[in-house]
Amino acid sequence: MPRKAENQVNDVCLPGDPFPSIRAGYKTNLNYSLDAAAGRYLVVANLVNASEACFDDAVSAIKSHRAFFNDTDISFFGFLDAESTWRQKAQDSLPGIRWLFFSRDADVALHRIPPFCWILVDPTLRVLTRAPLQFHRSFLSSLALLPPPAMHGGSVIDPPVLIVPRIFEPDFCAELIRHYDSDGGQLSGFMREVAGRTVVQHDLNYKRRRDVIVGEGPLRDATRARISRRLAPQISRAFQFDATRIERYLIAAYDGDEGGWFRAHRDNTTKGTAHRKFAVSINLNADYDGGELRFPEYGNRTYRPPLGGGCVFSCSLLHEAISVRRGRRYAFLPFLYDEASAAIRKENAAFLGLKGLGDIEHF
Ligand SMILES: O=C(O)CCC(=O)C(=O)O
Ligand SMILES: [Fe+2]
Repeated sequence: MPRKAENQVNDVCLPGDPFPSIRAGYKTNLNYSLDAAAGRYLVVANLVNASEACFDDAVSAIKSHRAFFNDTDISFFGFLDAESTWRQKAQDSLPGIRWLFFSRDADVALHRIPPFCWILVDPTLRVLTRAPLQFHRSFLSSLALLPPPAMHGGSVIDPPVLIVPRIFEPDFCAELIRHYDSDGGQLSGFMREVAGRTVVQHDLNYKRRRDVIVGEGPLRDATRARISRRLAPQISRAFQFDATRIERYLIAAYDGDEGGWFRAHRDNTTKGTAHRKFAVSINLNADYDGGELRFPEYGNRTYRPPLGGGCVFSCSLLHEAISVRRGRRYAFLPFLYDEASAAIRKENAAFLGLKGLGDIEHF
């Protein structure tokens, strides 16, 4: 029988809908965001409030289709009650099978995820199909028919990124590299939300890079002038966004000797970074191998802007800098935002576990 139209409107997990953005406890990260798992198909089962028998059935169904869950094509995420007495039975099996735990005061989005069914989510985190748990055989065996993740739309879908050549002249790139080399660079971290505050964390498995911040003075002014004159108008044309502010005058180096990389992440997921709109990667040299940018929600295509050129993308896209295999990749990596996001930044400054607002300036 067809579902009533009003039910369909209230049901937010229908095929085509975005899968709700949720956070839950994971063993390595108490504030794990499922959004970070984009880039492959996800099979999700919300078993919060399920009986132990229902959980056992789901686990044995998953086990009998174990080979599908390899973290490259498909991952399974089961949601459970953090308080359930049998939670120790829910064991991860990597690659591919993970359990997330929700406490009673759980993430408000959890109620938007229909319970006791299998939900298949595409690599861009939109619902593809769903089926009641008891239909495990037909649901799980149909995973064999899925095209490779990059082809989920029937053809390759390129990410909405903009490559802008000739922002920095070759001589200016060389000057920035000299500035970097005279300093040497500090191992850099990444932002995480811990107990309501945005703090810097370090994990070499996640990020291997050394950075130099260009302090106030003529060199910083010269980077800002070029971005404002040459890059901002291109962003305005492509995205109708007027970037008026810049955060981070940062020169980064990824070293091939240590396989420098920055694993898949989004740049605006904490309160302290929510104001960021566009990320920019301006390559300062070309004598290295590897080190391309990749956008896992949009397949395997990689991007390498030319020397002095930039790759511009929305801070909410999942992206990674893949490992440098030879040489050293130098890049200038600012974030751009506008006046409306400057107000958000001011409001959120209280949540920053940093010393202050940092190196922020108007164009
Ligand atoms: O290496 C790059 O081009 C990207 C760096 C990046 O994603 C970041 O610093 O947030
Ligand atoms: Fe980033």
